[in-house]
Amino acid sequence: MKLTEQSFADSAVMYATAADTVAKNLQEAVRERGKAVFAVSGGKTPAPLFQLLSQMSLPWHLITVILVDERFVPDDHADSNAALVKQNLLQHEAKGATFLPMFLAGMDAEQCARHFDDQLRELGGIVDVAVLGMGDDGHTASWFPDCAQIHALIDPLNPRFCAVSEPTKAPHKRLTLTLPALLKSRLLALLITGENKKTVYREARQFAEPIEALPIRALLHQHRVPVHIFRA
Ligand SMILES: O=C(O)[C@H](O)[C@@H](O)[C@H](O)[C@H](O)COP(=O)(O)O
Repeated sequence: MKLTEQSFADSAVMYATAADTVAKNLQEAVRERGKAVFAVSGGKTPAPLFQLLSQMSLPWHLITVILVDERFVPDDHADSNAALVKQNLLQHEAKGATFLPMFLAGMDAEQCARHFDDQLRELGGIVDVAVLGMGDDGHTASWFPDCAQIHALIDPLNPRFCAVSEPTKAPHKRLTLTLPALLKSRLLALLITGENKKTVYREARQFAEPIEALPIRALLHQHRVPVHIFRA
């Protein structure tokens, strides 16, 4: 298990520490590969991190920002993760980054997933750094316990990097990276905030099974890529 974690009494300190850790790993990726792929989650938790990163002087022109997952809505929809990333991350210094959206108008969800899968392969099939959140149900990305696709989404042998997820208890059909897409990363940075999520995290970390009941387990109990948990 390649897990490290830090707990913070002050969430502002957590976000500042996470920003420094993500920035360092992105700079290392660019030094080693001449470019970096940075995958970011949506939801409410990451926005303060994005705002800090947007002000940091990184080689953004060599960094491609992608989504860990997306609701199947256009970027003018209130629930769009692409909109969240454009408004909070792709500003200031980070305006120079390349952004690849998952949702494309005129395509159905499976077509968008296949198109994005192709784009990620053209980038080398490597996500260098990913920022992940977790829901109270133990989902991360769009690996929802209640979605029909959950087994395939967290299957380390899934040949797809991007697939469709259809949660029954969360709004919108989703597009999501699969577990294999994250298993070559330099760093997976997981942000856990609030007592409910900390309780779910502790259970997911303590017991590896049943993995589909708390899909975050797919990242916490693998031994291929480092996962750093930031808790506040
Ligand atoms: O599209 C999304 O909603 C996110 O990518 C999702 O995976 C998120 O990380 C969790 O749902 C936690 O969301 P909060 O940060 O809002 O609690």
